[in-house]
Amino acid sequence: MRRAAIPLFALVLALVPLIPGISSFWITLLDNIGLAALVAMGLVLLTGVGGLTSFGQAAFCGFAAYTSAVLTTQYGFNPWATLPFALAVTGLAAVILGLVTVRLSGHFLPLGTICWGFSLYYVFANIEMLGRHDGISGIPPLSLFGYSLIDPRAVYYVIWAFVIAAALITANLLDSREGRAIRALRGGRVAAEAFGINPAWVKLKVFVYAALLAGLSGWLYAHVQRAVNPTPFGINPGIEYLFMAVLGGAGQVWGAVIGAGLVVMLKDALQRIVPVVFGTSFPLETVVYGVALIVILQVAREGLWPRLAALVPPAPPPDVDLAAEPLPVRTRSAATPILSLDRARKAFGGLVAVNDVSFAVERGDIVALIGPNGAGKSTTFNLITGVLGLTSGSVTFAGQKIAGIGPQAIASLGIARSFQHVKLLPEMSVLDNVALGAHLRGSQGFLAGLFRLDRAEERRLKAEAARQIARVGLAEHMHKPAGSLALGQQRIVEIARALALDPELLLLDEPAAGLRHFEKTALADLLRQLKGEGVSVLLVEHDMGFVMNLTDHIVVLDFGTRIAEGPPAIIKKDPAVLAAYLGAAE
Ligand SMILES: Nc1ncnc2c1ncn2[C@@H]1O[C@H](COP(=O)(O)OP(=O)(O)OP(=O)(O)O)[C@@H](O)[C@H]1O
Repeated sequence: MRRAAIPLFALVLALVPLIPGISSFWITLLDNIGLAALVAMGLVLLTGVGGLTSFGQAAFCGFAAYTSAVLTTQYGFNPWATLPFALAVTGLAAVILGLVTVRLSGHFLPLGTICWGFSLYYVFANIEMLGRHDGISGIPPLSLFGYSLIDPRAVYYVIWAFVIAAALITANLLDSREGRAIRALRGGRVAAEAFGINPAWVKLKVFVYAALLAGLSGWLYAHVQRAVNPTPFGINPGIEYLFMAVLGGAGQVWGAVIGAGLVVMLKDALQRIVPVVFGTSFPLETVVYGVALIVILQVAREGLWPRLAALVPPAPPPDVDLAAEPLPVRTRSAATPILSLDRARKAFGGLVAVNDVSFAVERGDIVALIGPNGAGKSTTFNLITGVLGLTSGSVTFAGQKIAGIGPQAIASLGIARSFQHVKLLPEMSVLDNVALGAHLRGSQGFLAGLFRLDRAEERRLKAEAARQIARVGLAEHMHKPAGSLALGQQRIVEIARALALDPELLLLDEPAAGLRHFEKTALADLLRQLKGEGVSVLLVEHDMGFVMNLTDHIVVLDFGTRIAEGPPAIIKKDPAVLAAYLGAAE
């Protein structure tokens, strides 16, 4: 939803309870939708954007709800005063569970959330202080200026004020440096780390944020229902919340509201209508409910929000303020060679992929690493960038040994790379993808993103991204989703992203693959220009014409071993190279 439409949405919501004749039934339903939307919104960020599936969010509602229930009924706290405690307990639980869970990958992550989703239900149900299965009743309602919010119509305004506030700050977050880092989680660890993002840390933050939204919902729930028991905090509601996020459109903040509305209303309608129509005591509504959800998912795989959003004209592309103050640039190291490998070795079990390889890249040179398929070129890149650890030997960059310091630290020293298999976020705009490259040149974090205190820096990051996109000749595609570009162009976007890091050394893995002749010429011109600016380039490339015309120095690998190195004119004639590589190609 566009920002301008939010006040209108809020106004409509504010007027709903004033509709003549609207019954408390509908207001209660809307209250329940608002409560569920808060939890689903956390899942939009966690699952839809970050790709971390959680079935256990309902448990976080439980932490907050029980905290407030205990503090109000047993210690006489005012309900509002319990909110910080409820969120603190939820946040602490999320940090502990997050530290364990977000390390899991693939199927293990959702399985992990199911495990604690189940166990926490039984924990809540067996603690004496929490009233075991019966729970805690007699929880006081919220009150405002001495006016009790016991009526669903009164608490309705509080619930939806929280929903709108949560949607606004969540949308802010998505449109920030930290938001791009969260999106980058979907692109895999290697690409995120190559630009200085710490995936484990980002995952933990988004996990805690999603839990806090669930906690907010749980706290409100306790004071709306004025009784808590373990049932709403178990695994079944957890699955339902995930459904809401997915049905609404898992990557869309407002999709959470649509998804929550749909699921809550569908469930309620079926519970009332199916037994009357079919006159059976068998809970047929559960079956119909399941079938309805499957049908919706079949019809709208991306969720409902994108379908609704498509009905209105697309928002104009965001402005890029090219006059924004440029980001600080790196002080270039005087060290030469800028990079050297000394007997670098990588063995995968019995296979030696890189066999005691030594070579150097002089400052400001364009060096090519060539060799037949499987020669060990990409593995060498991965050793330099810290994606893989060395079996033995060393890598020195700008006079500093970099083996073992990790990909993020290596990126921060000024090594940027592109990938043999493009690793862009296809649904994110070219501009945002490239801005990710400048991640380390910004510093605004999660809170600044939530509350929009990062605008000045964001303008600078976006301006830098736009400049690099223009530099590689893709300015007209800046606002398109990266995945909509031809594969060759996507490789060029990766180069722009690498340039946004302000690198000293650029590692390009097959940059010319998929490019047309004039695009290759433009790329070669760009690389020469970078060389002129003192940027060193190491590239892997199979296009020999491109390599021979562009590079200062060539290193040839075969079966992991360096078989030759020297200037192009010499390499062209080297008998070992001709036999191993060029000969093989012929
Ligand atoms: N993670 C891994 N585990 C085991 N073997 C690997 C791994 N990565 C690469 N290899 C093997 O190491 C050797 C070198 O692979 P590498 O991808 O570095 O070659 P390359 O020169 O980049 O080839 P290409 O031009 O085909 O990309 C190959 O035999 C490959 O199968």
